[in-house]
Amino acid sequence: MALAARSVSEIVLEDISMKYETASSDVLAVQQVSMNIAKGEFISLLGPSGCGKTTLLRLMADLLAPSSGKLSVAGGTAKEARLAQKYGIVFQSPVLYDWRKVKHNVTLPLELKGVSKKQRDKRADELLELVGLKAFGDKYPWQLSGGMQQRVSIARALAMEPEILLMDEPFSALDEFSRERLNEELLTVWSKVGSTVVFVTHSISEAVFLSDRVFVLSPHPGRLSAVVDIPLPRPRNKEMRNTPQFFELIADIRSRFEGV
Ligand SMILES: Nc1ncnc2c1ncn2[C@@H]1O[C@H](COP(=O)(O)OP(=O)(O)OP(=O)(O)O)[C@@H](O)[C@H]1O
Repeated sequence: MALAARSVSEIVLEDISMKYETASSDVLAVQQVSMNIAKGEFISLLGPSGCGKTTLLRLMADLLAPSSGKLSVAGGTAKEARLAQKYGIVFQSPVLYDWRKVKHNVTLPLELKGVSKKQRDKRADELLELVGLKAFGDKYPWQLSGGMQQRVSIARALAMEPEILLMDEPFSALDEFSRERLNEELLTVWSKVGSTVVFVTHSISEAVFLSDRVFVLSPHPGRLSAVVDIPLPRPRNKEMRNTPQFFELIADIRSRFEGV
């Protein structure tokens, strides 16, 4: 997304802190984080283990309430956004039901909402085509590779046409080849659905390849240490991974972790 196009805010965090209170001690997981994510933007939360990436994602999804600070989503509260089903969430491991065919995993949210079988079947075809699994609707999840299973999870997350797609290290369990291919496919899907995407990753190159902006976090406690614009043109393709600009962006972000 072009810088000038970032006009409408989708997710706004103001001085958000999150303290987990446990029996033995309190953990300040996120400290005074502010960010403003625009509608339709693709951003990554990048940082080492324990810097609060998942916590931030869960706060945005209304799965956690912040200890302090203000959070708004789509002009209202995160709870309102959740109740209005504005979120699609993809987790690190695909959470699929092995006894349901692939197409019935994808349409589960529609079934729960009472959408007719005819409409569900039509939507399953569209979504499976979108993620390149058109021929696999009648298979079961256990018959698919890990990368294909994660594509099913993405299709299911898109079933309700979410305004916001939250992705928590969705490709971290995959080999590098599959991961790079899925990165490219995700961008193709995103260009068609136009959701705002918040993508959690440990990988600098993945964050650079995918994002409009990378939010760099540092740990103990989790703080926002930099926001890096990624001016690589779109649509992005695998050749861009070999350009000097790509390497410079990676080096720039890596330098921000030195001493962290
Ligand atoms: N439910 C919890 N109770 C107590 N502490 C927690 C809880 N969840 C997370 N934490 C702590 O909060 C901090 C941030 O955790 P979080 O999972 O958000 O980080 P992360 O950046 O997503 O890490 P990773 O990359 O390893 O998934 C860590 O120190 C973690 O141990």
